[in-house]
Amino acid sequence: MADHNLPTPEPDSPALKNLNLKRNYHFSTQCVTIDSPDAGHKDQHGASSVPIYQSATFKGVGGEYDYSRSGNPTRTHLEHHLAKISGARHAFAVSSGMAALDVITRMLKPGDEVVAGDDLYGGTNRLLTYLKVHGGVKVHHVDTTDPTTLLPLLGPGTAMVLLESPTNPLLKIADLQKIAADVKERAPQAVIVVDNTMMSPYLQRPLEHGADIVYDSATKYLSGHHDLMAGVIVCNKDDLAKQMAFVINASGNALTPFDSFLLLRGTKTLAIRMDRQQSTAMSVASYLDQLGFKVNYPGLANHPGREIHERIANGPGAVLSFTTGDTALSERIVGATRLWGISVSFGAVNSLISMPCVMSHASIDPKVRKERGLPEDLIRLCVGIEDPADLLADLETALLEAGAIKEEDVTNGIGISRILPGGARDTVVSRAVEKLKFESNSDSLGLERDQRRKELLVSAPGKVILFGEHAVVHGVTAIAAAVDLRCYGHTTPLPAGQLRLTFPFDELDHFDQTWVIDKDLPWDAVPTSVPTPDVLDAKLLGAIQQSLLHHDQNETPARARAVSAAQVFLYIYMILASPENRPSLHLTVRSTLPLGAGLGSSASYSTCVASSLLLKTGHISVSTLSHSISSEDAEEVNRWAFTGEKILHGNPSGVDNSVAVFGGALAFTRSGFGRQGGMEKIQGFQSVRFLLTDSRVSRNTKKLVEGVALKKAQEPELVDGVLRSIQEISDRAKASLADPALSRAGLFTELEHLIEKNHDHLVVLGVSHPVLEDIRAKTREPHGLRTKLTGAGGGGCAVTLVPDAFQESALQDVQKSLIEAGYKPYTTSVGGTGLGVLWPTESEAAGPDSPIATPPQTPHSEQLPAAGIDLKTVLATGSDEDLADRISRAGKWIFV
Ligand SMILES: N[C@@H](CCSC[C@H](N)C(=O)O)C(=O)O
Repeated sequence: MADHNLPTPEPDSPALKNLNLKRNYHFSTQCVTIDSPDAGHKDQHGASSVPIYQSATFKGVGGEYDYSRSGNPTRTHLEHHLAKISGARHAFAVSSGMAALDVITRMLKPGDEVVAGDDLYGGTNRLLTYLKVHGGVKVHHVDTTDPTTLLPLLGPGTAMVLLESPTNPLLKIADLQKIAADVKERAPQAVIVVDNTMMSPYLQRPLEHGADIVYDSATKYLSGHHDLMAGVIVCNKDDLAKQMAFVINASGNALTPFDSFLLLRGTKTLAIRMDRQQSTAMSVASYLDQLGFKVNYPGLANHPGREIHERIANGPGAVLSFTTGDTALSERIVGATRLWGISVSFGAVNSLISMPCVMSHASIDPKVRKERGLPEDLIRLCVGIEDPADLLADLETALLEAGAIKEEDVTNGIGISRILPGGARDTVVSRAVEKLKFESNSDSLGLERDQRRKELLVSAPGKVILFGEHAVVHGVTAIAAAVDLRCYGHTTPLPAGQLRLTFPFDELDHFDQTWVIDKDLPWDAVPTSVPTPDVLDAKLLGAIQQSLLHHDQNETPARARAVSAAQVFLYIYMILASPENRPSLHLTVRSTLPLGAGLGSSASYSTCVASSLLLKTGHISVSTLSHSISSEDAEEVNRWAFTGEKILHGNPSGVDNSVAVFGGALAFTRSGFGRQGGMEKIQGFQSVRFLLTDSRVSRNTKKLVEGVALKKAQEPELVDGVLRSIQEISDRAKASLADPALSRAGLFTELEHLIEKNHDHLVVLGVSHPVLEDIRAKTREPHGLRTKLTGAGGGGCAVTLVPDAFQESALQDVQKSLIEAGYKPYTTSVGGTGLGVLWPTESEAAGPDSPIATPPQTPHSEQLPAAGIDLKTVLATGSDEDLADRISRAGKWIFV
């Protein structure tokens, strides 16, 4: 050892005298409690954060501080704090982790022998190689996972044993206790040094296991934010401390005041950061492990050093590494991540991904890397504090994009499988986000949860047509918007071979029927070439009607409606199912929309049926990763919802199902009338209030539509003129709503005028009804509101424009008079979300933090699954008024 007994100031870090007292607090408490090194000293202004003494020099002679290289009050606070949380007598803060090792290795002299690991940080390897080449130091690299490999090298010449555990980057574990005992027995003069950067003093304190000196790159966990470089050295032995203090002062690598301040601040959150990072690292490691990757992480049950690690450390940490079997594939994975930053280093709050062989360990000769078993395809993950689901999702997306894994049957909650070299696939595991939830629950709940995973809840809105109803059937543009009344479809698995449909409410006669799939359904009628949604197969529809539903003309209207709705369900099921894939399921449907009132209840129902069955038969899927339903899948739902509409209404335009699927507000034009069909989103409706009034007079949409068609055939000139005028109304409404130059008052005047005009045309088409005229009159006088029928007319609903300036009290008066007349008014917002899927639907245990109260009103709103919500019971019970609210608590909604 070199002689450091040269003139020098006292060590910057005074020995921590009352160590035992300090250690009475738990670690996280110690982290935030920064005491003065001098127990009696108080900051002159009572600063609660240690001030930055940004001063190179200090006045006077013989005082505690003279020059910041030798000592600085901010650094002294830091070093005192570091000693405390490390359970050490001395601590030193220097300019980097490598500076710390440099200080330590300056104790070596030519001829000394160092025993170090064969898997170790590249920078450490570089410094040791330098000392070997230029300092005459002999360095031995051994496999430190096996303490016996050190034994032959321990002797009188051994000056230092340098260990990492876990090692960087292969996360190998060295039995620090055992090795320290061996060194003390065989080479008592040797200094046992441990690089504790991976663990930080929170998870591991090697001084307690016999180490003489422990150092950390404080750039990592101790500071936690990658905003400074620092190294920390701790030890208990006064003589070692003295030597290191000399080197630090003599070479001038002590930490600056500002970085000392930052590091002191970072240490306050060490425990809480590490807890979060470690917990997510465990999920990430398990996820990769289950996919079949070779994962290095001491938290995994299959890690060979796990038992030793658990004995010497308090947790596995937040760094892991894995191999893919293919360097190019690893490069693609690293390059495909978005949330994981490609960077060296670890320990910061943000997650990083790297390939050690070309980054942190690039300084090790490739030949040496190979000899020491450092795989070129190794990926190192350093987990941060981001939301675990986002991190997993990002990693999964990268694995998918890179071609490391493959999507499997997402619909049944299965997920993904690893693609093995040669294209073979490994075990299929659940997708990342679902998996994360699974891991956070106990095994005893596994079965029940597995059942819940197969649940599905979908929801679609009704609509209000503002302009263009009936005319839309004949190619005129209709302006329609989603309302905030919705239909809900809840699917649960059934024992094999059964199919069940339930409408648990009066308006559909509490319909509840179960079919034995292979026996009761008329499979013979399913055409061999599967019909597209655009073409109704009359034979199949007839077979369903005749053989199963026993449609009785004398049935109540509620029963008849239910039977028609059941036809939609069976028709779509039988076409989408295949002989190999006939899912056993139970669909329960509940609607808060008044049925047969022109508010699109049948389209929202058809949308729920179509989306449930398309999902359950695997024709479409929902991405929990991108939290989206693809536009192609939404179009597919729309096509099958239109099929449902056709079964229920004969010749629908398609506007209702389009709004039910896409939500918002649309200008919809049917194709095939010499005009280009299509949908155009319109902005603006959300800010306009409407009053919807259900006349409670039910009517038959199909008959009303047929009636207009008949009138058109009989009086073509009259009807064509009306249709042309309605087209102008829709065009003007669309333009006005999108016109930023139009004043708000101007917009209302225009809409009021168009409402009047459109209603008059509907009267000419013969689809109004005395009750609708009565509602118009009641809203017009004395309130001056403008109302038109909406939907098919002949009863059903009226829609009233409520200008901004209209007083709330006056609106209540209007509603009161309508209720007194036997009508049912609803104030509504329009233009909200379209088809929504609650996915995945597994319920989780109740937690005080469950953000369960926000209803799914905004597109892409996200809520965590809520506690123990029995969706079946929610759908079957309770009032319409609070159904939406109760259902909104059931989980995370993904909207089109
Ligand atoms: N270019 C640097 C690389 C630093 S790696 C930092 C860290 N210890 C890690 O393991 O990522 C160098 O050559 O030192």
